[in-house]
Amino acid sequence: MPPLQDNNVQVNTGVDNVDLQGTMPSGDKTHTKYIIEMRGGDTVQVQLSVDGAQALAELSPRITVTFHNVSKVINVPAKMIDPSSKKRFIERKLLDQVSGQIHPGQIVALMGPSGCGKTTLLNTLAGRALSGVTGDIWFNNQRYDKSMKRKLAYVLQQDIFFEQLTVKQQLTYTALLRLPNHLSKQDKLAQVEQIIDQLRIRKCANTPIMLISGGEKKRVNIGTELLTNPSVIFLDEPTSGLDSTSAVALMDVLRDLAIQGKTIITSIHQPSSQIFQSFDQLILLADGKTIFMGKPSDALLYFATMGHRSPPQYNPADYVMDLVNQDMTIREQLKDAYLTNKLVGHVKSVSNQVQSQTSTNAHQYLIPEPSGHEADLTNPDNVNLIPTKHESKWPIGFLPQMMILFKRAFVLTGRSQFTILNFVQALGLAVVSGLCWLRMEFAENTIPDRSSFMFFLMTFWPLHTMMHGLLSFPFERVIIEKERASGSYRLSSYFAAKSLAEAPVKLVLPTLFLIIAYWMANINSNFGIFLAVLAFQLMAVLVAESLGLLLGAALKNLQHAITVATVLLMSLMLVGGFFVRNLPHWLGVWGKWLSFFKYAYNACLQLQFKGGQIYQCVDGSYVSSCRNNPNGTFMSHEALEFFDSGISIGFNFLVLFGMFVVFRTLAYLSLRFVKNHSGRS
Ligand SMILES: Nc1ncnc2c1ncn2[C@@H]1O[C@H](COP(=O)(O)OP(=O)(O)OP(=O)(O)O)[C@@H](O)[C@H]1O
Repeated sequence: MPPLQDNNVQVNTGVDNVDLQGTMPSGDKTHTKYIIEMRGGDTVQVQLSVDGAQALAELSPRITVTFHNVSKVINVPAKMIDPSSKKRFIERKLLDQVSGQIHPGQIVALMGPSGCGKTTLLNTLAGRALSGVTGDIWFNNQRYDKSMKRKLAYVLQQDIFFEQLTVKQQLTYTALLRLPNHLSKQDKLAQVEQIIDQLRIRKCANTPIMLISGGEKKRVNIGTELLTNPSVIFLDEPTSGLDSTSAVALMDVLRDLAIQGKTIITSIHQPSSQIFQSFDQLILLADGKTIFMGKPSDALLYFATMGHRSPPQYNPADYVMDLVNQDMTIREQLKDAYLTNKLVGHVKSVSNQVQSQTSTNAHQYLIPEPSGHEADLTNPDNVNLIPTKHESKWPIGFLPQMMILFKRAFVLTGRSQFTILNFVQALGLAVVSGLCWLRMEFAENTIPDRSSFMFFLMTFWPLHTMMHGLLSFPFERVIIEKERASGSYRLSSYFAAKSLAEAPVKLVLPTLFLIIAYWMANINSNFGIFLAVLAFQLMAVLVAESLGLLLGAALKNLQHAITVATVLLMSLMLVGGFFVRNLPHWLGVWGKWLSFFKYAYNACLQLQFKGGQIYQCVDGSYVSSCRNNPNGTFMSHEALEFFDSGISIGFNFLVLFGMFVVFRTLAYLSLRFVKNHSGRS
């Protein structure tokens, strides 16, 4: 990069048509305010360090995408197609020999009827869901490699975010996670500001995503992917659900990006004529095959050569879509015509002597397809798109990833769980419980009530937390999968961060509950015992949460997860011996080992009757030494003879801790290996 002068310097950013005009603020030699002028006349102000601007520019080499004879075949369960079929699977061709070439600075539209394979082609070109794919795909002169992920952005059709975050928070967390280590934090934040301006979302920057409009959400979705300054941008129906003004505004944003040298490929459903004409290239698909590839303005002329003339004053995009939505015969005719015309065009371009035998010159409206060896080997911008071995697969290390994800999880959990409603629930229930067990005397007849207090304590909060845990992954998973598909972070950092960030939030309310209910009920006046009961309660909460996370991660269907959780919990309570004292031996023997409620309850019972408290005898129903002396007293630990609490307090804790570790590990493994959806193309 040439040295910056005070004004109007041209900086080589590797990006066309963008002049970086710098003014160096006095006293600061490391940061420079740039006014970036776009071709359309818009200006964007950012404050990036000189090194930061260079590092960002280096992230984005110009890339030509070439694909040749790309096909995709999947095996579909035969019953899905023909219920009477005897076969297990039937082959289905989703893409059939599709070819094309897209250059930097171009916006290419993929159009066609619903189910024609637009998303499949986008996914395939973007290196996603590659099983069953044949053919060649090049990025400049290189074939797809996972490590190119960071240069390719994929904007999904659905706007998937943590909607409680504000627009700026969403972009900031993404920038901190996805921009590489050698950019300073200030530069990452400057990049966020730049994207906010570039996508014209400044006025909603501090609004939670759940409150912004559909068009703004779409721009945030695009902005999230643009933060890393990718070279190629794939968009799946970005205008769907937008009104025509928002759609045009969005296309303006895409045009700005194309002007910067990005290669843009977007599927689109029913564009207005203005948007339709603005594409540089149109690829029309039907049943996975190309039926037209050329300039949008040539599409009507091309179809007219086959006798399909658009009525005057008709939106060309509508006409084209009507045509490809016609019956099978017309679609087959269009597919065959494309095959013939592309051959004619190819032959003509190779040798002018060969004359077409077809009666039309339709081929002149088609863009010639690249031949198999036509990767962009001559592109002067060719740089190695695959990082060298010593470059990490991840933009930042495990610990920084974990810290950022920790902050995000903390903010999110805080917002969803530290609500007034949850506090009212905890405090209200604590007072009601305290009133029910109010100031129990230290007397023999309170032994069953003291036991039921512990039972309530060790079941209510664990059950409550388990249900929260159960819902956690089914909702977050789709966001995590999206973020991980773009190579944002390791699953292990996410999991560790989530576990650490959510624990304090999960533990505050049960602690508050216990502080109130325990002392109102007069359980045991020893403060050490109170702390030990609290530790067991919190341990039980963590074990239950882990079990909830495990079920939520292992079972793809939330309904199934809830059903399994209910059956499991009730069974664990029953076999734990809480309701039936004389369980059949064969059931009780293993049952008491499985029930995590049992361990926490057992330990707390022992704790409650510890400390040498003197109890008053009543009628000897529970304590044998009172039988002959109803007016006497007994030591609190004698109450335990009524219960089957054989295991020591320490051992109970160890088992609970072991269960916590096992359930958490299994939850992580399930999240890693059980996929949310069955690999839709
Ligand atoms: N994993 C899969 N199993 C079965 N069928 C699939 C799978 N993935 C894709 N398909 C089928 O492949 C065809 C192409 O799907 P694709 O999503 O690419 O279409 P599309 O053109 O993007 O459609 P739309 O415009 O409705 O989004 C559809 O008929 C779809 O049902």
